[in-house]
Amino acid sequence: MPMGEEVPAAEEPPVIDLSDITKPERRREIVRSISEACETWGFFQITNHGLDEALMKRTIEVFTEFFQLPDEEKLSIEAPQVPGGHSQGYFRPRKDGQNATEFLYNLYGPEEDIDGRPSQPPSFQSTVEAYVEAMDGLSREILGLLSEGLGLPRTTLQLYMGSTHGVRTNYYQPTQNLLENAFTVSPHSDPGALTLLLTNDVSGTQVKKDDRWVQISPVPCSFLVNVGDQIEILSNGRYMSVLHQGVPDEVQHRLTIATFTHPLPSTVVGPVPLLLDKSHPPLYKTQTYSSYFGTFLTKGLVGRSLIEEAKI
Ligand SMILES: O=C(O)CCC(=O)C(=O)O
Ligand SMILES: [Fe+2]
Repeated sequence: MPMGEEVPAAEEPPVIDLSDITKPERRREIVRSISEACETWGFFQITNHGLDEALMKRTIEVFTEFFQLPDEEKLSIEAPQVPGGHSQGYFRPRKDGQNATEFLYNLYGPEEDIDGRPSQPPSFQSTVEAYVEAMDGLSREILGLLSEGLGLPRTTLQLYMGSTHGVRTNYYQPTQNLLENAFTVSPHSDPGALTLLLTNDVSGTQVKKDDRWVQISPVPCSFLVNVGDQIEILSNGRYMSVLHQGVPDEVQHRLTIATFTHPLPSTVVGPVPLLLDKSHPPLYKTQTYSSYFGTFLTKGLVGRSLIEEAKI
């Protein structure tokens, strides 16, 4: 390209190939691409990530089978009503605009019990447990790449995280008359640290970029990764937790499985001290994750309101 000519802006977040990541030169390239994606989009897709593809397919299948069960079966694990609505179990679609899809939300980890988890189909529990265990490893790998991108030791961001993951699975019925705000997961940033989204390859995740909604085209066998509020705070604003939303397709059902990595409730989160000096003062408050998340529980997924409040 001749010098001085403008490089056209990428239309969508980049797709980053993680193959050969153990080779130092490749790893540096991957770290650079991921770091740039986190600074400009807050989102990127990863391929050749090493997760077992058969396990990914089976996980999509067991969640799809669950959502296709009769209502009474799904409602047998309906999530109890608590302020903010973020208890565990099945959430029926709501007609009032916010989060109008049906979804499942559960915590998985060494210390979590099985209350509020589906018992149907029969292979659900063993499949999803194996999936989340594998995702724990992948999320650690990605946190290592993000740490290096910030110029920090590889384990820095991991040390802030717990080993429990939230898993939120959204099921969107197809619709041709998409009313404003209906049948969507409304615009929000993710309150945790890192989100890895597996989909059934039907597009509908939209990310806000320069005041426009950009719809992401899923690449088969990939994960869509996004930076959550806690990484924006830890990176002192270098990596962005970006507004996004989910919408249905006109013809096909959409299934999206979000695996969230977040700190333990008692972990104190603020900008990583190694990133701060006289010319880089902290831009975010330091507080426990439970104090941050408590506000989330009372307000729900409302835009970027929480992270804006955490700014100094
Ligand atoms: O379903 C989607 O495309 C996005 C879902 C999402 O952002 C979430 O569950 O946090
Ligand atoms: Fe989200």
